[in-house]
Amino acid sequence: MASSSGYNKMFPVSWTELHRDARALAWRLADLGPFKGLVAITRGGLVPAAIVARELNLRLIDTICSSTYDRMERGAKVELLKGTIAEQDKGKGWLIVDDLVDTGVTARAVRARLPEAHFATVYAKPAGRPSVDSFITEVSQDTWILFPWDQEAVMAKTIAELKAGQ
Ligand SMILES: O=P(O)(O)OC[C@H]1O[C@H](OP(=O)(O)OP(=O)(O)O)[C@H](O)[C@@H]1O
Ligand SMILES: Nc1nc2[nH]cnc2c(=O)[nH]1
Ligand SMILES: [Mg+2]
Repeated sequence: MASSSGYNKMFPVSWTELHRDARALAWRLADLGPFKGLVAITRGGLVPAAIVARELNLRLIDTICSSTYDRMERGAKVELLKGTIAEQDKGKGWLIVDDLVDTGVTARAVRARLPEAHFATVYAKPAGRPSVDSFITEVSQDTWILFPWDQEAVMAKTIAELKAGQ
């Protein structure tokens, strides 16, 4: 099934799976600190950032506010709407957390401001991998990661309906 957005597969993630994967990321980061604080990339980075901050006992938390996608459509450019106090020292000693890296454009824009920070995401796609320092799970480039906050319960189609193209 080809899609105009270029995403042909869905990778749904439940709250439980996200919690488990963000915790696994925190374990991976635990020996890479100590970190002065954490910068969450809004909005997707907010939930994983809360989990990682709890596990690493980080209390100094700031945001860098970005907007790249509108639903599944990538915008022409990354908009950085708000910077962070971590820019004062180029991010040295800071941990950046986002939910995922896809093409890497968001990560590269943030890294340009915080070149010395450690950049961590829960999920990564191949094109974005070189732009992050740590991640947990890789998914293919044509997969859309469907987060729990973007899901709602609906009645599933039967196999018969799917086969009939309904
Ligand atoms: O590697 P890229 O191709 O740049 O894509 C990754 C970024 O896209 C999404 O954010 P988005 O701009 O959709 O905003 P959101 O976090 O508010 O969902 C996601 O949360 C990452 O921040
Ligand atoms: N939720 C979500 N946001 C994205 N932004 C860029 N790629 C993705 C993705 O696979 N899932
Ligand atoms: Mg985001």
